[in-house]
Amino acid sequence: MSQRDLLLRIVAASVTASRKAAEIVRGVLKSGDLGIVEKTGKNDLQTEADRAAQRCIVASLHKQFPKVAIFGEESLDPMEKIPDDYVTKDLDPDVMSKVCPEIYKNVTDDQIVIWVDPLDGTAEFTQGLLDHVTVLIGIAVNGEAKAGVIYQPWYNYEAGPEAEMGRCIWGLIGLGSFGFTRQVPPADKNLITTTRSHSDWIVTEAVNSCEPSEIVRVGGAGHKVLLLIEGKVHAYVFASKGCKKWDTCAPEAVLHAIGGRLTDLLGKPILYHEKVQRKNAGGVLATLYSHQWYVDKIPQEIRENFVSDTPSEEMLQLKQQQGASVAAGGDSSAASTGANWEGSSVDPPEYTQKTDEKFSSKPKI
Ligand SMILES: Nc1ncnc2c1ncn2[C@@H]1O[C@H](COP(=O)(O)O)[C@@H](O)[C@H]1OP(=O)(O)O
Ligand SMILES: [Mg+2]
Ligand SMILES: [Mg+2]
Ligand SMILES: [Mg+2]
Repeated sequence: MSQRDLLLRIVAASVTASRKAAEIVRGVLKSGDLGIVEKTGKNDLQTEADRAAQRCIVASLHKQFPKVAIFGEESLDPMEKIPDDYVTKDLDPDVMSKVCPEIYKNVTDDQIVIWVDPLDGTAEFTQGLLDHVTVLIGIAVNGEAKAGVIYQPWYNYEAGPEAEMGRCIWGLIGLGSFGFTRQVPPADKNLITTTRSHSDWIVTEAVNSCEPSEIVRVGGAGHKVLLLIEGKVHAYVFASKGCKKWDTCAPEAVLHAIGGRLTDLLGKPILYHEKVQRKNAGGVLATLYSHQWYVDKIPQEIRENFVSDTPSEEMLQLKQQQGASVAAGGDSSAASTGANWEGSSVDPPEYTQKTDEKFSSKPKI
């Protein structure tokens, strides 16, 4: 198979891996032992389902695409033995039946970064809100989210034994998104979705400033973008630095592939190259329509709390005056203290990925 299908093959492998990961997380729930661990605090949990799903996805993709950088949310022991039946190597036939858009024909391994959120909506998972949970695999090319898989393992779990459990939504910009029914949201309302478990006054103020007719508080970045693409809400507004690249890469690509946008709160692009800071320090704003209307609604006193991945013109000038080089992902505090932006573009130790070391073929940050 030619190199021109590389991106399509990664998407097809990701669809298969997400399906396997969904089986695994359903199995963990059935076992009754979630193995909950607090990471940075009680609002930041990890369960055996998160760990097992990441092992499955990262090992499956790494086996098939050993030169592609893969970053997973969870810090896992890279020396750990992965069970053989966790590794899938099949390419999803539906994805492979499509023709890869011409624009990707020259894409090479070193231009691709895969962002894996093995289980998005962990807080809701531990509380039994199962339809808030998704498995996310985002594929970035040259730092831009281009393709994504959103698998919802417990879709239909309340629809009775006849209903097929779980569904896979995937998308590739230039080709479209598949696996769901697109609907237009009600024209006479302004329904806004945001977090239910990571809220504070800025989060609430930002939503209120967008004049919602109703606020839909649910878990998961993946789940909220599903609400958008199915026309159940008009916007997803999250004025927080809590989301990371693995939360937004796949949802952004799926949304963008049908004409929507996911940016930071300032309307600036979120970047996904391997050295970018993991945190979405600019917050998250996603819409299918009227994106700029929502950007303009965010008041200045809220905007001031957020920093885009793309350095602003003023910051570039400041750095030039200081005679230092600028790396995307640097933050204003690093600039003002004269710290090295390259070094400050990674997260504090709790977010560094041991997994990166084993599965990234790239030079270490
Ligand atoms: N403060 C936070 N700490 C840790 N994870 C967060 C935080 N805020 C958001 N997230 C991640 O972003 C997702 C979307 O946020 P929310 O559900 O609050 O709307 C969460 O499900 C969680 O992903 P994950 O469950 O994969 O850790
Ligand atoms: Mg988490
Ligand atoms: Mg997440
Ligand atoms: Mg997660």
